Amino acid sequence: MPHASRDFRIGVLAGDGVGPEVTREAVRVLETIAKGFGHSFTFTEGLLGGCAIEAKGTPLPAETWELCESSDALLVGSVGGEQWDSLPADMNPGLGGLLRLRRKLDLYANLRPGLTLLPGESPIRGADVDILLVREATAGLYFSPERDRVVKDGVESAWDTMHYTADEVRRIAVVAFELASARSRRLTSVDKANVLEASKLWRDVVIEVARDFPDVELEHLYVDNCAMQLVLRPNDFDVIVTENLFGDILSDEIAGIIGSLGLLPSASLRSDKFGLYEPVHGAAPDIAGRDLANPAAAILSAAMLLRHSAELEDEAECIERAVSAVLAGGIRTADVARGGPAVGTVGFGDAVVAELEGIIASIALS
Ligand SMILES: NC(=O)c1ccc[n+]([C@@H]2O[C@H](COP(=O)([O-])OP(=O)(O)OC[C@H]3O[C@@H](n4cnc5c(N)ncnc54)[C@H](O)[C@@H]3O)[C@@H](O)[C@H]2O)c1
Ligand SMILES: CC(C)[C@H](C(=O)O)[C@@H](O)C(=O)O
Ligand SMILES: [Mg+2]
Repeated sequence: MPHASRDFRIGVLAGDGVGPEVTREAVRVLETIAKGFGHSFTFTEGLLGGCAIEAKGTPLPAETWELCESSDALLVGSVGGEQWDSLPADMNPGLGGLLRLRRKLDLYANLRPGLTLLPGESPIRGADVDILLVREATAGLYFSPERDRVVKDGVESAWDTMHYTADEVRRIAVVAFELASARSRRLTSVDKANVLEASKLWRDVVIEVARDFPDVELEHLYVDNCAMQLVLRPNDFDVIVTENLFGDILSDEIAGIIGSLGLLPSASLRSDKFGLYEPVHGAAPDIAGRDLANPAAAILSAAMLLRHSAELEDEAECIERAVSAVLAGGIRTADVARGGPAVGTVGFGDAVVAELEGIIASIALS
């Protein structure tokens, strides 16, 4: 192999529900890469979310934090479940676990690439997309400096506030412009600047950053309109940059456009090489523990880990080719089987590993 071998420490936080099932397949795929290319990947498991609450009484135990700090990258499954979702913030798998981790690690740039992997099969006729959603992930409505729920004079009320500093908007805008500049040079900034002060600031800062990227064509859309335009003209979008909650919602919409949440990976990055990689989907309690979950999003997140944190672009592309080939060959989990025969989570992982071994063998021969 013409590649330099890499030693790489990967923290694995499989989490709850389908998290452990899909993460297991992603780890197998990374092991196949390590063996095939002569790299040494060390996998160390930690607890995050509901499983951590059960075992340690907190969704983000100190040991998990130490593991994060001593890893080169993190592979995460999914967190949450009905039994924990209404617990208060610091005991909540989402807020006190995953979101706290993203924030503590300053992983502000959440990349969610929605690529058509099943041509001609989108629920939206003619949709053939390569959309990169850039979600701001450490501020905005999710991390309100003011949030509360009170009963005063017999009236119950609750509030969250969307808060951004100009610097928080600027750094995510720069990431989005750089990515757009390297792709088709089209960027859509999504806000609600006709109503929200935080969105007015967002738009002003994006316009200011645009001056440094004259090669990028910038459009602004209000989030409600964007949600509709994505359905009407999905193929027109390239890079989208948006606020935390808007990005959460629009990324699930993009998953719908490409056919399943089980196909959408993500990377959460900051300015160094460290990153957290996870499928966009959640714990999917409706299918958990039944070998039904599609592990493609988790496997593609592992490819993103190799690309962004390990700087192993060729290896990342091998995984992406393997997943595409398996899907194109008609080996599908139930969510994308379109009524045809379906394999399980493990069966899909087996097929990707076999395809990947074939790809690696063909590279070795060439
Ligand atoms: N990143 C995360 O960890 C994350 C993301 C979203 C939701 N959640 C949590 O997950 C739990 C369930 O939330 P939800 O039902 O709103 O969202 P969800 O993403 O878990 O599931 C939504 C729908 O998509 C399907 N789905 C999800 N992943 C799939 C996969 N890999 N293969 C096939 N189908 C898949 C599910 O079966 C379900 O019908 C909640 O506790 C929520 O807080 C966690
Ligand atoms: C689990 C939840 C807190 C999380 C989010 O809202 O960020 C998820 O929906 C996601 O899209 O990663
Ligand atoms: Mg989400």
